[in-house]
Amino acid sequence: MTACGTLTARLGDISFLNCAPIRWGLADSGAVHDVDLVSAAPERLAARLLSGDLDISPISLVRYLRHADDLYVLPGLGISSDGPVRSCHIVSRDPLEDLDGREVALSDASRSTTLLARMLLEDAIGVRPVYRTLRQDVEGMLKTARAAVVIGDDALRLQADVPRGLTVHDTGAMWRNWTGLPMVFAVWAARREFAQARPDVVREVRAALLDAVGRARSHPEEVAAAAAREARSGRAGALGTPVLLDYYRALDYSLGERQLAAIQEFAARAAARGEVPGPVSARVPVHAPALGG
Ligand SMILES: C=C(O[C@@H]1C=C(C(=O)O)C=C[C@H]1O)C(=O)O
Repeated sequence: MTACGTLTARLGDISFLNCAPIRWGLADSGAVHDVDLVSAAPERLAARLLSGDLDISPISLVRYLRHADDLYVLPGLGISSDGPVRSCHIVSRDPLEDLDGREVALSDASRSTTLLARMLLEDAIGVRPVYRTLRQDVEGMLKTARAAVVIGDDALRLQADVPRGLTVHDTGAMWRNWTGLPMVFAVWAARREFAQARPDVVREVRAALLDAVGRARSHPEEVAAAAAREARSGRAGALGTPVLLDYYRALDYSLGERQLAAIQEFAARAAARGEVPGPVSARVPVHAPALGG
């Protein structure tokens, strides 16, 4: 990044391992010193972005679709998987077909995966569970519920070491089997006001993020090793380099035609359920307009 030193932006950073490659890339280029990086769980970041407390941040797809009028999506950046994602799951004690009328706990940390899981259970599997939103804590959630929808490091750890009596259903894989499409869990967005007032900053930050993704892609071993160190120092438990290498092979930070088509499909299904406002076409970033100025 060239000029960001004088153009500081408050940039959100998902404090999960899913964004460790971005952190690694921003540190590798030095761009991390040009932004005010705020690390937090996705829902906290979304609240801060929408309240004007952050300028640019990753935001769950569902939150974006609900607030598209106030946001500008940074072209070419997202968090998706074309098949298994490894960190967004329905963790169940029972076969999913048996969850009709039973309690399914939804993590309060997620908006995209929880809605995706409800679509999958109701429309793909054909069951009508009773949902309860709870703080993300798998053990606690499964005290009363038969299944739990969880994301992030907790979910990644679960699939790396599945506890006895539980089955992990990867929602990225389920969505892909159902629709043939990748699942876009999150995008990067700027507040529209900010993007209009400071298109130069948004362009610089976008370039820095794309550069960070590219750097991380060229150094998979180093990124996975750095993330493994992060995992040991955080709540993520023992996630080693091989697991994380696999994880970052599954995660895709691009936002191309295929991902945009996937957003369109997810948004249409979400709108049909009344979960996001229509018309969907106005909310989906179908093209990648360059910011003026
Ligand atoms: C892949 C992930 O993507 C995400 C899933 C989100 C959601 O379900 O709402 C939100 C932001 C991302 O962190 C993950 O959290 O594991």
